[in-house]
Amino acid sequence: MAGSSVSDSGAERIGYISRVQCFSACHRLHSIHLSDEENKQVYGKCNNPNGHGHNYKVEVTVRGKIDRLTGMVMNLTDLKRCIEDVIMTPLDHKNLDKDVPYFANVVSTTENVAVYIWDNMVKVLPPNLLYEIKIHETDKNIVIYRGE
Ligand SMILES: Nc1nc2c(c(=O)[nH]1)N=C([C@H](O)[C@H](O)COP(=O)(O)OP(=O)(O)OP(=O)(O)O)CN2
Ligand SMILES: [Zn+2]
Repeated sequence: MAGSSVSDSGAERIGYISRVQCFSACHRLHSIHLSDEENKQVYGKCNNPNGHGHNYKVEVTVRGKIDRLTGMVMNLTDLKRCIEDVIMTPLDHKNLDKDVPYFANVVSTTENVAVYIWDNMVKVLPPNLLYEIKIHETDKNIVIYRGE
């Protein structure tokens, strides 16, 4: 029908939107729950006391209704502010193990970095919007966490 469009059908549309953010940090993989020997065995070169650094790339994805009036799941400018507060301020150019209290007794694997970001992102986003945290620790190592 002339003048109508798919979006007039009345069906609710669900969209996924993502924003990418890079940050740099150093860390050492070392668990306080393991002996020094076990740490060396489990984490190998990543247990070196001198630590090492990464340029992490984080993809934050939210899922929700595409608002009919605004055309948005949420304003990406608001998501950008949340990312600044949750990722950049606490993590960028930091030693994860020494500068971020959360990692004092939680080993700073990328899985746990993803959980840290998830747990803090849900506090600042509207309810039930956060869908996924994906972290590229290196070009080859990628971790996904969906709050499960
Ligand atoms: N399950 C996990 N395994 C490992 C993690 C992790 O966070 N979760 N992290 C590391 C290290 O931090 C390490 O820096 C990654 O090492 P590596 O795989 O050697 O890094 P590259 O992708 O750069 O490897 P190359 O194949 O040498 O290019 C280890 N494991
Ligand atoms: Zn590492």
